[in-house]
Amino acid sequence: MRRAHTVEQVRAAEQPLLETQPHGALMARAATGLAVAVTAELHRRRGATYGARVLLLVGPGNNGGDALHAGAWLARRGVAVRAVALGPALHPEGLAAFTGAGGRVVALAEALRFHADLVLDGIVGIGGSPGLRPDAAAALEALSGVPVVAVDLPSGVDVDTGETPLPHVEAALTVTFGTHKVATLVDPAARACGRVELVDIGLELPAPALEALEAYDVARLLPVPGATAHKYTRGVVGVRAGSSTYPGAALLCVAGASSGMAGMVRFVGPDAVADRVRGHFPEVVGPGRVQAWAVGSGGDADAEAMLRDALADDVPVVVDADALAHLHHSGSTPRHRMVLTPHAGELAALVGESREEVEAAPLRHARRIAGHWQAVVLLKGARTLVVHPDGRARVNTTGTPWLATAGSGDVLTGLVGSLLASGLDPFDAASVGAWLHGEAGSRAAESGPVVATTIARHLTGIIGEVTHRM
Ligand SMILES: NC(=O)C1=CN([C@@H]2O[C@H](COP(=O)(O)OP(=O)(O)OC[C@H]3O[C@@H](n4cnc5c(N)ncnc54)[C@H](O)[C@@H]3O)[C@@H](O)[C@H]2O)[C@@H](O)CC1
Ligand SMILES: [K+]
Repeated sequence: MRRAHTVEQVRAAEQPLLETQPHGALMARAATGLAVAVTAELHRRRGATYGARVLLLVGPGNNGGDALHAGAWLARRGVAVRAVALGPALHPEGLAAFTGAGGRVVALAEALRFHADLVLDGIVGIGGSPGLRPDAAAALEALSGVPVVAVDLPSGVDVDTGETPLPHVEAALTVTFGTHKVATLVDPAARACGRVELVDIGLELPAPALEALEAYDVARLLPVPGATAHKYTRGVVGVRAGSSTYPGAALLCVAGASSGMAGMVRFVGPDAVADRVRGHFPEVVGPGRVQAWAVGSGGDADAEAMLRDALADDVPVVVDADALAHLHHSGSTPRHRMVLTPHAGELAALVGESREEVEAAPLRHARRIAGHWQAVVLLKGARTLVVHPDGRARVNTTGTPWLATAGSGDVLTGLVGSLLASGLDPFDAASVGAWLHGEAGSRAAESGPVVATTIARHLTGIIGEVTHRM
């Protein structure tokens, strides 16, 4: 599990270490980890460290201190290092170490003539607020085009929300300390981080503000059938999706539901659509009892009835696409244990905002809707979010931009339905589903552009690999 903590949590975790460990020990760990990551980055970009040129942008706080100590470390290993001061005074010990190792603090004009291979953003870290002060903005503007390594975080992002309401650093690599922050995992700030590397500085941390599942978490969560399993104990998932306008959505949702995680898949819909479904999936059966429903994908005018009928069963329901618009009159209650699976446009319609507004603050808006409906919300995007009404949140880090393809979401809806039927709770079903779907998309993309059918086709293989890890 990757875990992200808030600024307050990080500061609280640092406090006992600052009190008990030798002065500067924590910063030395952070700065050394940073310098090692910068060395690797220089190797990647130019094949060698010796003779490389690194420019530090140094703000007034400890984030600048990290940059200066890392600069000293690099200077001692043959890297030419310069620093531009952005603030009234720099971290005194960092500055002494830096100049002692041969580093020089220069004006911006001289820094531009230096032609740096890399810029280190040590402007602000967890002490920063959104936006950049004019001197920092001007320096970054003048240096545009030079790759940036962000120290702890790209300066200017909102650390605890992942929002980027104001100008900020765009990094190629972010070296973050102690734990992830919401901003290193959640868009739009995560996009500004580039690649993220975590340096362990020995913090003892409480329950995280946000988590990201990794393969071994998924392996642990996936229910593997026991020796005495039969198809009903493994759970039955029902699909109500597709319409005469969008019959393909029924096939794709059933394809996702046929992940193999449920013991049986039922399809309920018009005969013409049901015939096509059974033509493709002979193992799919008709109406009957289910342990979870997946409803709404391509449901068009039938979506309202699909949702109402599914909710009448008192089992968990995945509510997708056209069905989301009918939540208001559906009579849903928290007891229905719903998973809502909107994309940004659909969430925007639910909250009465523009799509851009949702994309600028996806976590905030997903939380709002999760609270309003007392349901788990899976907000689809490059970094899909899964938010529980009790405040827990996960972000998905698998996947590829190729997943942005028609019908991809229909497969996900069916897959989450099958995971619910197999016994996962809505929060786990949604986050495991998003992880598997992303991984299947990435696997499909290895052999070229992806269509929804090929995502579904890769699901069983991915599940097989993950469960064999245990
Ligand atoms: N506390 C510790 O011992 C450790 C801290 N570490 C580093 O220390 C950082 C936090 O240090 P600080 O608490 O000193 O805070 P920062 O260095 O993040 O920020 C310093 C100050 O900059 C000012 N500032 C805020 N927004 C600004 C903006 N947009 N432009 C310019 N200046 C702005 C504020 O006055 C703020 O207090 C972490 O992000 C990490 O890099 C690491 O060295 C690990 C150990
Ligand atoms: K920074």
